[in-house]
Amino acid sequence: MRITRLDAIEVLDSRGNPTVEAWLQLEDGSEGSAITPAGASTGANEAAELRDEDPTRYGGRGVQKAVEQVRGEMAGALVGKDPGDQSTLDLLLCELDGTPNKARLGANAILAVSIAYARACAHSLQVPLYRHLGGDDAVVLPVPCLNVINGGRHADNTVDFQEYKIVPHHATSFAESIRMGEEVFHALKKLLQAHGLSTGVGDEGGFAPNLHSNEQAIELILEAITAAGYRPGDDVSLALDPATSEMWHHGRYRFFKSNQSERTSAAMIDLWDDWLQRYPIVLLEDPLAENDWEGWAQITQQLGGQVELVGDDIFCTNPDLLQRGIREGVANAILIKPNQIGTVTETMECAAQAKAAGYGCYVSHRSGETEDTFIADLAVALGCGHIKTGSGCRGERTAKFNRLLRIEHELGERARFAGRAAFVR
Ligand SMILES: O=C(O)[C@@H](CO)OP(=O)(O)O
Ligand SMILES: [Mg+2]
Repeated sequence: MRITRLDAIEVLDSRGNPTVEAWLQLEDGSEGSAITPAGASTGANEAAELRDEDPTRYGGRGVQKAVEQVRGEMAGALVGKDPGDQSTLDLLLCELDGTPNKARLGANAILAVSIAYARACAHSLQVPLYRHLGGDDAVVLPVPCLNVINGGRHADNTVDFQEYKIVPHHATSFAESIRMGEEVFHALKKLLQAHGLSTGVGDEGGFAPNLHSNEQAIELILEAITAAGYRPGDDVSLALDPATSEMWHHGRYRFFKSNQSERTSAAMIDLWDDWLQRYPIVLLEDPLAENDWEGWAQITQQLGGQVELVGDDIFCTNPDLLQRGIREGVANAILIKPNQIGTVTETMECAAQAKAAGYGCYVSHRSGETEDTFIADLAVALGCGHIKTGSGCRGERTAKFNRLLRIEHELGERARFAGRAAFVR
């Protein structure tokens, strides 16, 4: 099926920053479009976004150059061609770019085209996107990990750690799990109000109050779980992404937002060890920084048998970095963010490599999101069993939950909810 049209425009993400939307049409008239998200706490080794650097537009964050790359060079190379399949299209895009990190055409432009092609092909074949990508066995709905308290770089408050998430795993379906998660979210809102704390939300839709300690966030959430009628640890557990690369400062971890104190890598591991003993935490993402490979090997050895340790910044959805991690005994799971690597094929290959090595795969949104629901289909296609896509109160986050609700409904009797078993331990 030949590509007959490729176009792009500059649209907005949930932070009000510009991002790329691409459309693609095949010769049978099937169309697909996609919008690329953007991170704030980005890993140093992520594929490169192309931004305009024109200070008179969006403070230098415009994406008109990236849009031009789609309309110009990419359209020139692809329109009239039949790539045949997703991996050939993605390889063509990588070769056309010619850089190791997609800096010339821009990973933001390349990913939008890659996903738009996947959608157009799914339409052409008249199959849902998750089935087009994952085949007939793509029937497992992920446990949603709802980010209910935001800190770090995602909120202007006193909380050092970026994400405190609830994990409603003791459910029979995704729909039930989301209901449990939302009930806890609403209970938490009441609790914050009762304490006179702010219920304004951060970038990912979690509350962003000023708290007197990083532990207070956990204690409030545990209270909310109980208030909603659930048992912490049995029905609803906790997951954290402290995003500690943002705290890494001259080889130590600095608590920039609370009290300016510092910890060594070993002292950070002690902190997590202590929290694991005190709280029902099933997943720790980026407990240490992307440059702290030694610390990561140490924490994996020490705590990897009792909790899922997810590498986000340290791996950047990059197969080479993942291979190093596997060799050095770093982490037992990987975060999967398509825009960290830049094409659908490379994203899925990275997940396949992780699975083959016994690592868990945890599909993720970015803090700057849009109404695009690709990651919902991706999570089902990969059968990875858990997803993080914010809390349940902002449209760009609920769009993914709603897509998963529709997928579960569409699968009917064939749908399976992943539950607690999805988490590595
Ligand atoms: O650190 C993360 O995992 C993400 C998403 O939650 O944040 P950002 O998109 O800002 O990198
Ligand atoms: Mg992260």
